[in-house]
Amino acid sequence: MLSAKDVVVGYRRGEPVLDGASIDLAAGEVLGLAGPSGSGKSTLGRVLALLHRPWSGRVSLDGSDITGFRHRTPPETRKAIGIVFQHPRPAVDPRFTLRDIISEPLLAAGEPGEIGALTDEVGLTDELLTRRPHEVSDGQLQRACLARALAPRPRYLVCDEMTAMLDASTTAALVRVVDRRTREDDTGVLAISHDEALLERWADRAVHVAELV
Ligand SMILES: Nc1ncnc2c1ncn2[C@@H]1O[C@H](COP(=O)(O)OP(=O)(O)OP(=O)(O)O)[C@@H](O)[C@H]1O
Repeated sequence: MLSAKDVVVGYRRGEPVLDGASIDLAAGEVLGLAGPSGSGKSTLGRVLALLHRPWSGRVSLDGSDITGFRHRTPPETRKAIGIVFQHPRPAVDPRFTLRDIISEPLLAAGEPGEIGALTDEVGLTDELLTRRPHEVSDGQLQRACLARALAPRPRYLVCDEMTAMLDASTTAALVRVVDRRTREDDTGVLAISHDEALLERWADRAVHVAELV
């Protein structure tokens, strides 16, 4: 279980964005997180992925407190939680090829970098894998970002508006990849979206960010 408990978090001194939010993401479930723009969905996703440290409250993985780790997160904990963002370009190093971008977390973990099956699944050809981010479309880059997040076989995956900028068929294709991979590994998925129709199709259950406080 990946949990946030009584999380108070914001960006500047003053009003927090979330004032005491709690959420439990179980292994194997797709939990939708809905709510209007600016309500703190991405902030909570970043807290769960240990990219943003809460002012108070705790994040735990199977009951162990992992709140304080932040940049010093042990590699096995970092590997356990993946995240895909809405906008792929700021999330990648523009100097790397797509193949290097996808392999990077495996190399960082000292694991053999076999990504062939995964890149096939997300629909990237060998030729596309040799290109750099400025030579591919946003949709192709997002496919690479999804492959990068799935490559270390995370136990939990935060999909933060992963498909918001994609067309309907690419959205369906990427959701299918997430579903297939996460079913295999019993991965828990937090699907953040303001698209209620998408959450209706994709999520096992959905919560509204206002219900978490
Ligand atoms: N880096 C930042 N610095 C300062 N304030 C921020 C930062 N990121 C987000 N915020 C503020 O925190 C609040 C919550 O933002 P957040 O992105 O978590 O909401 P959201 O529900 O994911 O919105 P959206 O659906 O538009 O992505 C907003 O008021 C936003 O302006």
